[in-house]
Amino acid sequence: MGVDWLHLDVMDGHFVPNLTFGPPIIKCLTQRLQNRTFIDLHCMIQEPRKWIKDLSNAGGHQMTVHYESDIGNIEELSQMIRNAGMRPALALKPKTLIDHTLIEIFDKQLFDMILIMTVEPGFGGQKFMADMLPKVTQLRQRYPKIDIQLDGGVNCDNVISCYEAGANVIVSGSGIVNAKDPQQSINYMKECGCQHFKW
Ligand SMILES: O=C(CO)[C@@H](O)[C@H](O)COP(=O)(O)O
Ligand SMILES: [Fe+2]
Repeated sequence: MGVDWLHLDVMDGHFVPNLTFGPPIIKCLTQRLQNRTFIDLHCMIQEPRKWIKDLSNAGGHQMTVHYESDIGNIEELSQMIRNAGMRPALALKPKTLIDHTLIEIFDKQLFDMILIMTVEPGFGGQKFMADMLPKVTQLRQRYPKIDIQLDGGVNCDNVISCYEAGANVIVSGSGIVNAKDPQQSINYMKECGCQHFKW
C-alpha cells in the first residue's frame, strides 16, 4: 500500500487499559516483511527496559517509550535502546507538558523522535485533540531537525494542521482503514506532508 513506516502499538494492559501483542507476533510480521518496512514500536508498557532486547530481536527499528512509564535513568534507557540497534524515541501523553526537565532531555539529543499523543493512549478510533498542536510548534521551533510524530485520530481532514504545526511523521489508523478508499487516503496524507511541512 506504500506506507513508509509500520507503527505497531504494543500495549501491556498495565500502562494502558488494553492489551495487544508482543515480540513473538512482531517477529512473525517482520519475517514476512523481510526488512522492507521501517518498524516503529510504540511501547505503551509500564516497564520498557524489560523488553528492549526481545523487541530488537523481533525486528524493531525504533522503540518509542513513554515518559510517564518506569523509565528510570533516561540517559541509560536511551543508550540501552541504541545499543540494542534501535532508534530511541520518547512519547508524551496529552496531559504531559513540555517543562524544563523535558527540554533538558531533548537538548541532550537522547531521542531521535518525539511522539506527541493526540488521544489518550490505549485505543484506536478516538477523536483528534487539536489542542496538542501548540506543543508540536513549540518543539519544532526549538528543534528544527528532530522527528516529531503525531499519533491518535489523524485523518485526511486534520493532517494538514499536523504538518503545519511542525510534525513530520504522522500515524493514521482509523483514518486509513475506515476510509472509502484507503490507498487514496495514504496518498493524500503523504502528499500533504510534502506540501505543508514548512519548517
Ligand atoms: O497509540 C495509539 C492509541 O493508543 C494509536 O497508534 C492509535 O491506535 C492510532 O489509531 P487511530 O487513532 O488513528 O485510529
Ligand atoms: Fe500508537
